[in-house]
Formats: sequence, structure tokens, C-alpha cells
Amino acid sequence: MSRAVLSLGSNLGDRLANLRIAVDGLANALVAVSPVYETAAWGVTDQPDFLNAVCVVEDAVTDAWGWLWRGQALENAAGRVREQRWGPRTLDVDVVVVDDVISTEPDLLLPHPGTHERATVLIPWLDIDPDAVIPGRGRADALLAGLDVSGVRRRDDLELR
Ligand SMILES: Nc1ncnc2c1ncn2[C@@H]1O[C@H](COP(=O)(O)OP(=O)(O)OP(=O)(O)O)[C@@H](O)[C@H]1O
Ligand SMILES: Nc1nc2c(c(=O)[nH]1)N=C(CO)CN2
Repeated sequence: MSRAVLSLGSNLGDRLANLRIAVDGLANALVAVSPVYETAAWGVTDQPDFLNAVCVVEDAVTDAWGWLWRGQALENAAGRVREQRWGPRTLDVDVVVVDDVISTEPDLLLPHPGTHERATVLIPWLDIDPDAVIPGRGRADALLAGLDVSGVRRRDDLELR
């Protein structure tokens, strides 16, 4: 049994449909799905805005690696091709945390290393888990308080389920 937080992002093609591929594919494990946010790209900033969301999932048999593989299968289902780091993509599924697991394995870093500085993850995560904690980093609300949130805009006109 494990509970995980997954972040979803898309900035290519039909962005909402791509996020729905992920949510539909996780349906049997879904505990909560956040609102959708329109977000200015960080990293490589010269690319289209993203839609971002976060979901909490739980499953009796899926472990941390299992969430990574399920995420990668969903990226493939959305037609993702491996390209530039931080570049545009039809669907990105990152494993943000799995319970209180810490992993330094490069193929599965937990907690996901960028999380504490990404308002695009922390804001939707806090919507569905106001007491969210990043193991080794602290409370998500306290981390978010130090970040620029100006590029993150909630899209109440878009729903994932
Ligand atoms: N927690 C994690 N969640 C998803 N992928 C991870 C994680 N930790 C390591 N990886 C590895 O990251 C690689 C995928 O990276 P990807 O191309 O999606 O990076 P990115 O989305 O461009 O950047 P970032 O990881 O900073 O968001 C895969 O090889 C995967 O095994
Ligand atoms: N706003 C935003 N920017 C990004 C995102 C993302 O999900 N949202 N993902 C990236 C690659 O992981 C690179 N840049």
C-alpha cells in the first residue's frame, strides 16, 4: 500500500485532453484531483504556457517505482516524445512524493527535487492537501510563502473530473 502525489503538466497539443489521459488512467487509484492552473513556463521560459494539476493516488500494490512506471506509461499514451530538458511536452507526470520515502536513485529521486521551489506544484497540491509536507523540506505552505506566484493562474473553467 502506498499513497503518492503526482504532478501533471502539459503545454503541447490539447493540453486539457492530455491531463485527462493521466487522470482517467489513474481512475482506480485516485484520492483527489486539484483544480487546473494555467502557468507561465519556468526553466526554458520561451515556450507556451502549461496547464498544471496535482493528484493524490493510493493503491494496495503500487510502490514508488510503480508510480513512476505508471506515469511514464501515461506520458507515452499522450504521445510524448523524449526531447529537450524542461522543453515543451504533451504530458509530464512527475512523482512528487510517495509516503515519506527518500530516494537518491537518479531514475527515481524522492521527493522530486524541484518540488520545494515550484509554485506550479505546491499551489495545486495545497488545494487538495492543506497540510502537505515535503519530507526533508517541511510544510508546503511555508515553502510556497517564499516563492513568486505571479505566473500561476487558476482556471476554474477547466475541470479534470
Ligand atoms: N520523482 C521523479 N518523478 C519522475 N521522474 C523522475 C523522478 N526522479 C527521477 N526521474 C527521472 O527523470 C527522468 C524524466 O525526466 P523528464 O524528462 O521528465 O524531466 P523534466 O520533466 O524535463 O525535468 P524535471 O524532472 O526537473 O521536472 C526519467 O528518467 C525519470 O526516471
Ligand atoms: N509552468 C511550468 N513550467 C514548466 C513545467 C511545468 O509543469 N509547468 N515543466 C517543465 C518540465 O518539467 C518545464 N517548465
